[in-house]
Amino acid sequence: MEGDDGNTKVKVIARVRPILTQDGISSGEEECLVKMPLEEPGKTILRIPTHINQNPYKASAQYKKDSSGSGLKEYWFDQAVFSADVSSDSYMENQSFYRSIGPEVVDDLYKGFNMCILAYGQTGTGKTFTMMGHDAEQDGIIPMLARDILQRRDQLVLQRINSEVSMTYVELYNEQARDLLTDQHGDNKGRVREHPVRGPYVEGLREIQVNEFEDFMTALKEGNARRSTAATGSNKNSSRSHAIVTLALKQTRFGPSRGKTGDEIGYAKEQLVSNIKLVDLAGSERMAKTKLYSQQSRMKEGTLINQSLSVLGRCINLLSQNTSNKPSKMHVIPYRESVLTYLLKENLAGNSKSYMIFCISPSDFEETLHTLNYANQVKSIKTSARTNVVQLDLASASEDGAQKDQLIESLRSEIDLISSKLADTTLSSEQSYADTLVSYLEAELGKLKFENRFVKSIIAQKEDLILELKSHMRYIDQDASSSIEKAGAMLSKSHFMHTLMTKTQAELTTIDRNLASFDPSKIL
Ligand SMILES: Nc1ncnc2c1ncn2[C@@H]1O[C@H](COP(=O)(O)OP(=O)(O)OP(=O)(O)O)[C@@H](O)[C@H]1O
Repeated sequence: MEGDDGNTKVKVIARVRPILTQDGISSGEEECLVKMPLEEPGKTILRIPTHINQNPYKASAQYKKDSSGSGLKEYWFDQAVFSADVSSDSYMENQSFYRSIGPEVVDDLYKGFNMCILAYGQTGTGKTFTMMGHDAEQDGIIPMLARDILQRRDQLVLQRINSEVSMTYVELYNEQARDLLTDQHGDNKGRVREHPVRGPYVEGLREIQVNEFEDFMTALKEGNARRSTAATGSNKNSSRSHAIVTLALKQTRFGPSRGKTGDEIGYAKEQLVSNIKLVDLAGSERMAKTKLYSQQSRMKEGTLINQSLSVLGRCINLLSQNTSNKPSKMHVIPYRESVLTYLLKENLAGNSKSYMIFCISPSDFEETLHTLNYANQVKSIKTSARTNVVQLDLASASEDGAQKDQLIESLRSEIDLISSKLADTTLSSEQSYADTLVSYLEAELGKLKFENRFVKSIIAQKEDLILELKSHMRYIDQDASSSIEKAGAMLSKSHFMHTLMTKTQAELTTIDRNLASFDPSKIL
């Protein structure tokens, strides 16, 4: 069953990095061409350098916002991330940037939406820095997101939701898909196929189950080490391929059991399947800039990177014009002209909530202008994200415990029967029936494993509660003894007061008596 249908605009984010030595200019605010005022979220201002603005040939309509010749071009995006100057109030490092989008992305993924975060930009503008992070200095969006996804998985156990996370990692290099999670590349691997429901995918990729965050980081680092990189004129560690990390999430919601304690798992009610694609594109290249003329193979790479990015550009251009609801007025989108666009087809216009981060340079006017104009086009692209929920009928049909056991028993004997038959025959219908039964039993096994985790979580929760109660008791104990001490002190104080008052009373009585017997005439 599908739910929550609706059109969603692609979220467009611009991010500017600091001036670096390879930019060949001294750092300083006057050199940074990009401003993102803190008080106007989403606004990005690009200053047109004086030598271009005052040149009548170059200062064409393309560069100027209007005829006022203000020398500034203004853009509005969903978010503008200023990372050019650490001393600025609007400065954002990776972590604060992640916090501004990450929780919403994790929420949507767990609601069952397919998601995509894609980093685009000229070479050396910070796409890998943003997506993967930089050494131990700053984590990137991908590790931070994976950590949060796994944390949410653990929190949902007590709500009887079993979440399984798996990962694939592929690079598109010279228009070929290559598995980054394995060194072996067989003949049938790397081909792109189209699944009727899930859309295009790369065939034969190694998919690993992610149980712990450390598993994920190990796989990511191994994949990154296999990724094609090279030193170019603009970036000494330039990514020469497009990299796509996909995290697939399968959530199974279990009903409550009819057991006595209520701490058992009932049957699986529904399943939600979603995934998130995290894309670190290769840089948009300009041969002169990357200084690769002398390297034949690098030039070929550059041409193919350009080719896939230019198909991406064409798709985005046509999608941004497809605002009409009439199919006759819709442009045909050339997704299949490149592996990149074919794989991202759903994320560009179909069943996905997508974020595009446009990384820009603070000093390269022409390239930054090009990227910002491109980002501006993406603002009008809409996708039609929907959640995919599957009701599990077989499970709900057998709520009763005895019925359940009977069913499993009869399925087991059927499997035995079919397995023995399969030894003699290759009838495909029986084979597929057996497959169904095997997947059912696999689901049962999955359920048992989850039951184990659920009970462990309940125990852990109760242990936490016991610890909390114990520490509360200790506090009450301490509080009580200090109150007793105080009361004791009060008592001895009141005893003293009482003695004092009795004494005073006695003295007053004596004074009274003396006064009564006092005869002033006797003094005179
Ligand atoms: N926000 C930032 N803060 C500090 N340094 C940054 C930032 N963004 C990028 N850098 C630095 O800029 C350089 C280029 O960054 P990165 O490799 O991420 O660029 P890229 O866009 O992925 O390049 P390519 O397309 O060539 O792979 C690196 O040295 C990186 O550390």
